[in-house]
Amino acid sequence: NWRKLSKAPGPTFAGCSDLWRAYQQCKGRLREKILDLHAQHGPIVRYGVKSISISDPEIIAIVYGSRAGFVTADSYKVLVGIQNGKEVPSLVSTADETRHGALRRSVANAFTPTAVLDYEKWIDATIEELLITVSKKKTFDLSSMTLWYTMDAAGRFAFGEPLGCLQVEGDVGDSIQLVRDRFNHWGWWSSLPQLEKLLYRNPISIRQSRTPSRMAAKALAKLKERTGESKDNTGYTDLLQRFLEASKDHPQLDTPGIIGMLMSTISGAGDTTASTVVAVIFNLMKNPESLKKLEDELLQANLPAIPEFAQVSKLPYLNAVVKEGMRLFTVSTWPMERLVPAGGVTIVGMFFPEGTTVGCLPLAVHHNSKVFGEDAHIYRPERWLTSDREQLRQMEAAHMGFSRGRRNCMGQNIAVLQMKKVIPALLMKFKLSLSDPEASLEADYSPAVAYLKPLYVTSQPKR
Ligand code: HEM
Repeated sequence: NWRKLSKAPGPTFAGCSDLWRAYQQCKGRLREKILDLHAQHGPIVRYGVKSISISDPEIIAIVYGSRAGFVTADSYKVLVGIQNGKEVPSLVSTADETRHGALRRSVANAFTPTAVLDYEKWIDATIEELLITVSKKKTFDLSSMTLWYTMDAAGRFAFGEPLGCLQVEGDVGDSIQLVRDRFNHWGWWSSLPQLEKLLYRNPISIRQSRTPSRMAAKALAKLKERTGESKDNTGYTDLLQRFLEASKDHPQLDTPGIIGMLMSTISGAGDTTASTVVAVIFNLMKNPESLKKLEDELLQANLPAIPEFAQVSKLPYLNAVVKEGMRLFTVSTWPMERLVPAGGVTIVGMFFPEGTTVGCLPLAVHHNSKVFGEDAHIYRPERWLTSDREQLRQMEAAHMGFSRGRRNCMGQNIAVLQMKKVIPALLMKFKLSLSDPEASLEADYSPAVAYLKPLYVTSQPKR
């Protein structure tokens, strides 16, 4: 492997042993190292024995596009859950493309742009609670507050009940912690899946009993309420209801299937949406002229305190600040890895044999100056408004915030709906400013999904 891939530049030790990437990931530095390697060596770099990161957008159509064959790499295996002594791959962790496709199709109707409008009332109820909670504060940690909001919203649109995080201003029943435990495990062991298997999936460990999380227990109770004898399953507009309807045609959506899918959804919705919302607001606080433009746009739109999605979905400047925020802050902490299929593949002029792990780190693609311009590294939402048609097309195609292709973010319509409602709601009601004007947006990049560190803001009511 070392010789076959030695034409791809990278640290010598990274080409000899995956301990290098494991060490960097555990320290939360792999993402930064890969960005530095791209800045030094160009679009192809090596960060592991078989692992290649490509920052040229050409990779997107080849590896993540509809062409079959590029299955998820071994780093996803460490996410496979264990239930009753058996490995049970989830939507994200299954490498079996047929199973993945069937699972996605079974619930796809619940995530369409039209379907997600049904969940808007759940988002509204949670935004209302968020605004009340924030109005009691002068200074608060925006990172935690937003995470409590996204977790409560997820509980509501998943099974019609908040987890209760905003109410207690903290984690409830370790729901957040348990999700994070899984993302930590995924991040820390992603580079050494064989060792992870030996330690956690041996005949003794695999039999250890695992109690279901409080969140899973709550979801199960809701499911039983709606399918049990006193069957009360009318009038619900949440994912659980959609999944129950879909289960009539899709046998894989049995009780564990539905609960598994709900847990995948809630896990995927919390830290991702929270850190993106905070990143967008952080950039606005750091760039007052940009904040002013957005405030003017919101004022002109004459919106209620909690705007309807239909009123904000097409606001051009809001759209631009969300896109730009997501371009400069991405949740993935290492490349989204895929295995090169039989016959190998040539990307950006270099041939990679079967079995090589190729992938792109979204942030590295987002810094590509050929696509985003010479100022790709700076915050400039206007690039989404003033670029010519062709450049805009290229920028849209290279935006990897929600990934691309068959395994792109299934909840992106929900995420966009939430972001375009909660960001205006907060900015219209409060004047938010950084408690420390010099503060930067810091995160722990060692888990699979970046977790923001506390970001203290001062808030003053506006209306
Ligand atoms: C701004 C917020 C969000 C961002 C940036 C984001 C980002 C991503 C990314 C990059 C992936 C691909 C991961 C990979 O291939 O390794 C993904 C997958 C996924 N996301 Fe999101 N996500 C967000 C919000 C949500 C929400 C709100 C939900 C649920 C309602 C959700 C559910 C999922 C699911 C289920 C997958 C797995 C899809 C599959 O493997 O087929 N995400 N997300």
